[in-house]
Amino acid sequence: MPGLDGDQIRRRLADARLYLCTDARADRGDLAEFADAALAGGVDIVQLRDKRLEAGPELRALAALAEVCAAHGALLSVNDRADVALAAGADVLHLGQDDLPVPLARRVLGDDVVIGRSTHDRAQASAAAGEPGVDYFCTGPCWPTPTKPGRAAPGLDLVRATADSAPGRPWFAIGGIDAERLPRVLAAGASRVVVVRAITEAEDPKAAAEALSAALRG
Ligand SMILES: Cc1ncc(COP(=O)(O)OP(=O)(O)O)c(N)n1
Ligand SMILES: Cc1nc(C(=O)O)sc1CCOP(=O)(O)O
Ligand SMILES: [Mg+2]
Repeated sequence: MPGLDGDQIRRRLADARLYLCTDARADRGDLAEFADAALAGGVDIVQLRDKRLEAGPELRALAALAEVCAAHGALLSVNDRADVALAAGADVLHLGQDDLPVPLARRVLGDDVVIGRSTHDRAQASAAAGEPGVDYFCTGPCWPTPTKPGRAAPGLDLVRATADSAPGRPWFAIGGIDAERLPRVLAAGASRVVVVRAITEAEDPKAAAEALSAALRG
């Protein structure tokens, strides 16, 4: 089945509100079932973020995610590696400040994959808002988070500053966000969020995604 072209992916990105990063759940063996539940609850983008995986197992996990994402009309995201994103036929590649430079990733991927950037202060956010080849960016962490240990949290001040600067491309708040904290993130000016534990550690991932999605689309 042919994938989406760049215009189709960018249209879906513009509508996206809820972005989930998950590990491959190797200990539970339920990646496809888990992702299906999260997507049924309203997740728009799923990223495989599992630093323990070599490229082979990563591609197998991505193949499982690609099937459920396609069934729900959601986007599939790869973390860090342009070669893996290309091989997996992913829609999105996410790059942090210390990852592959965007022009090199574009050389590997062409224009039919969207590229996102992590930012952790105003200068990085403002650079990502104008950087050629970048389609969206994330600001965070909003709160210190065990999912990204050692990463200092700029907090909601960065969300407020980013919202005030009215960037002309989609951006997401990330880090420590759950349903209870989400109203504060929205009040600070974000309209899109990325979560990990709020869904991966939920007893009922579909209900957790539904609660976040309803607040985001409220
Ligand atoms: C959607 C999204 N936002 C931020 C990150 C973090 O990227 P990075 O800073 O490169 O850290 P790692 O995730 O690679 O540890 C992300 N992966 N996805
Ligand atoms: C992967 C990641 N990147 C961050 C950043 O600020 O760029 S914060 C983060 C972890 C977010 O996990 P949780 O929702 O479990 O707090
Ligand atoms: Mg990275």
